[in-house]
Amino acid sequence: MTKLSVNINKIATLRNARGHNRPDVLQVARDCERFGAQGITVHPRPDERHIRYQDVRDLKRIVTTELNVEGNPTPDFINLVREVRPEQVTLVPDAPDAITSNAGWDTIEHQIYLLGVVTELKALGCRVSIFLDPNPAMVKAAVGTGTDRIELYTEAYAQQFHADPAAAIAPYRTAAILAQELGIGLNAGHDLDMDNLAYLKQNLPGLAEVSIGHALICDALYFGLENTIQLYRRQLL
Ligand SMILES: CC(=O)[C@@H](O)[C@H](O)COP(=O)(O)O
Ligand SMILES: NCC(=O)COP(=O)(O)O
Repeated sequence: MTKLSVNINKIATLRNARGHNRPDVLQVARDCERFGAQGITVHPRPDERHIRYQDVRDLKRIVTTELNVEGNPTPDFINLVREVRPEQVTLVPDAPDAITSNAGWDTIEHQIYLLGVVTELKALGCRVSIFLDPNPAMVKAAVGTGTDRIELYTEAYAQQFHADPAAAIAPYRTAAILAQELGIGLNAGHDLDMDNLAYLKQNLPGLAEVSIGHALICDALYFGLENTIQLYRRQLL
């Protein structure tokens, strides 16, 4: 089974536009779970432009599925994770000024650093996932970091999907099979949507979880949050 973790960053973007508490990020997280989300993902960025560190603390109290916290393991981020201890931490090498995540880790160059971070987070009881491009050398080197899972960065897949789905999925399928052979769990995310999700699921063996935010929240404007979560879940059957 592939789980759907709903990324609620964009709910916080909307809330922050007015400085009040509408929409209420915590209530939306509860409702996402009630509507079928099997996890809640957030990516607090250093400028707190959407999810704030306090949101992460509050979400940990109310999320009943799994809380997945994504981010670059800066000292502030690590301190937050030490305090909150989410079920899963996804390490993403994003620059503070990046508009959104735009690359996976170089697990060869940063292997020793990642090993230290992963070891600490696992000792806290968190499952750890490392955001990666579908590059076999990076998947192989991820083993040396001790990570539980990798999250394949799917922007390139999403971009190529409509023009040539077979070519778009090929490197991801190779990476997924390799991860399985190496005994690493597999997640995927970024720019997944209602069009490209089922094909991804069908072609990636062992896909444990997808985290989806931007497109899902956009679709919810038209279809409503409950219908949209159910529609996305159906793509994963
Ligand atoms: C790690 C990842 O892929 C991101 O997609 C992310 O969580 C989205 O972040 P933004 O909502 O800030 O674009
Ligand atoms: N890890 C990816 C994620 O949480 C959501 O990415 P997106 O759907 O907002 O592109």
